[in-house]
Amino acid sequence: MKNDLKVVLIGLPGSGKSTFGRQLALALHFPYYDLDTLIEERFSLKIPEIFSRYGEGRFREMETETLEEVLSWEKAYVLASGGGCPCFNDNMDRINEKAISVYLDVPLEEISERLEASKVQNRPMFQGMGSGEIILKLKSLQAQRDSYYRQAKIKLSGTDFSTELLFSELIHLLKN
Ligand SMILES: Nc1ncnc2c1ncn2[C@@H]1O[C@H](COP(=O)(O)OP(=O)(O)O)[C@@H](O)[C@H]1O
Ligand SMILES: O=C(O)C1=C[C@@H](OP(=O)(O)O)[C@@H](O)[C@H](O)C1
Ligand SMILES: [Mg+2]
Repeated sequence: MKNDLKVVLIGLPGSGKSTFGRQLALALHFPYYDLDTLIEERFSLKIPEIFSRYGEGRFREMETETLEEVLSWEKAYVLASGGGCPCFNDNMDRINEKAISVYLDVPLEEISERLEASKVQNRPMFQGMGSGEIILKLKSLQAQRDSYYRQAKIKLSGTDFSTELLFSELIHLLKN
């Protein structure tokens, strides 16, 4: 395996990028990074604070700046990106130039249940929403973002993803 192989997970908020990213990194013996955590460290601010103080526009600038830096690292890793990351500032092109992008395509009903059960206050996109509003918001995000997510080099569909299945997809992709 290349010693600077980068795997970048993309998909809607709640699709499991951070959760599966950690599992995948463990299985591959690669370091794991979460783009949102790297943004929080770089700017010493929590994601909800960035949105409330400076707005989404500034957040997207910070996100692209942080993504560019991570992609410049000459090492292998697994990166869980944020749900909106590939859809702004040509980020999908940046990701595909340097990394293997993997789209986690999860049914919206499943994502909605997960978001309801987890702390939505950490997710500015869903602040103060009930289940009906969450599913509507997810549908609208999916419609806006699908054309970016579809550019991923690998797509995994379903609710639970196995590292073994991704390995075989990765090997197939690297051979061809
Ligand atoms: N395969 C799964 N099955 C059930 N719940 C999951 C699964 N993957 C993630 N979750 C839960 O869904 C929520 C969102 O997962 P997370 O990894 O934070 O998604 P993302 O980083 O894509 O926003 C978390 O509460 C997490 O525990
Ligand atoms: O979908 C989005 O626009 C966002 C998703 C979040 O990451 P997760 O996808 O990990 O929740 C985070 O980057 C920010 O709140 C914006
Ligand atoms: Mg996440």
